[in-house]
Amino acid sequence: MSARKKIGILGGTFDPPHIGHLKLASHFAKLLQLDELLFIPSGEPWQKNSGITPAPIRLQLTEAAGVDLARAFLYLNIATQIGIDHIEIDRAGPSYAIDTVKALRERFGSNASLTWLMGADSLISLPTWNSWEELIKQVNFAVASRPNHDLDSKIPPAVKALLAAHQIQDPSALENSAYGLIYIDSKLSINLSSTELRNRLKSGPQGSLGSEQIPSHALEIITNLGLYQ
Ligand SMILES: Nc1ncnc2c1ncn2[C@@H]1O[C@H](COP(=O)(O)OP(=O)(O)OP(=O)(O)O)[C@@H](O)[C@H]1O
Ligand SMILES: O=C(O)c1ccc[n+]([C@@H]2O[C@H](COP(=O)([O-])O)[C@@H](O)[C@H]2O)c1
Repeated sequence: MSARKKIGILGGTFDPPHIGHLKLASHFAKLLQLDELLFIPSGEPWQKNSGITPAPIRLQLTEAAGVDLARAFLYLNIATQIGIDHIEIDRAGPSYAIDTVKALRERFGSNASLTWLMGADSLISLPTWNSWEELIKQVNFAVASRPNHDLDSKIPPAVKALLAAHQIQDPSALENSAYGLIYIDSKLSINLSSTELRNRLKSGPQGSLGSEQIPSHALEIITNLGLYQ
């Protein structure tokens, strides 16, 4: 067993959290044998349009989704601990990942393997993030394929250069590295997004969505509060 603690970080707007997020989380929890997986709802997702659901409600939805994921982990025999972290909600101002990863590095220490989990769309837009080139000095990245975000055709030159220096093919390398490695995984193809689900909740009857799209505890809150109507 490796002595290095393995922490996965899944940052997102989670407006709302959906099954794509949970499948991404389970896939990497299992593949990377994570000790802990932190969901970090963005406090002020500065790149999203206005009209985002207030952060305390997105936090509540993410906590509910965490309950569903914990149940799935129990069933699937995945030993990863799940945490929902409000670090970005507690911090004033735009939510920059660089501030978050620096704080997590302080919390977990220099030896911990910290891996930021993301979908292909996030890797494609990485050069738009604040101080993006500093991130790889704090964390690894594990990137999952996503429909309509083809890396071969959409990856910008700056990310290509980053991959040339940091990409590895064997995911087990991440557990021996505190930061600095990028693993791209092409096994997932989950055609779900928060945008599409918000649109469906707005235009159609809520009954048309089920636990195949939105984790059931989160869906219950959406229904009870009448969100996205
Ligand atoms: N279906 C999916 N497949 C792979 N990764 C995903 C999927 N959905 C979300 N992710 C990843 O999860 C992280 C958080 O995503 P986010 O909360 O923005 O959800 P989203 O569905 O992309 O939302 P929106 O439609 O509002 O942009 C991002 O890194 C994103 O790439
Ligand atoms: O650091 C940044 O400037 C930055 C810019 C865009 C997105 N992010 C982070 O990336 C994660 C996914 O973002 P999003 O917008 O796809 O929900 C979430 O944790 C955001 O805080 C971070």
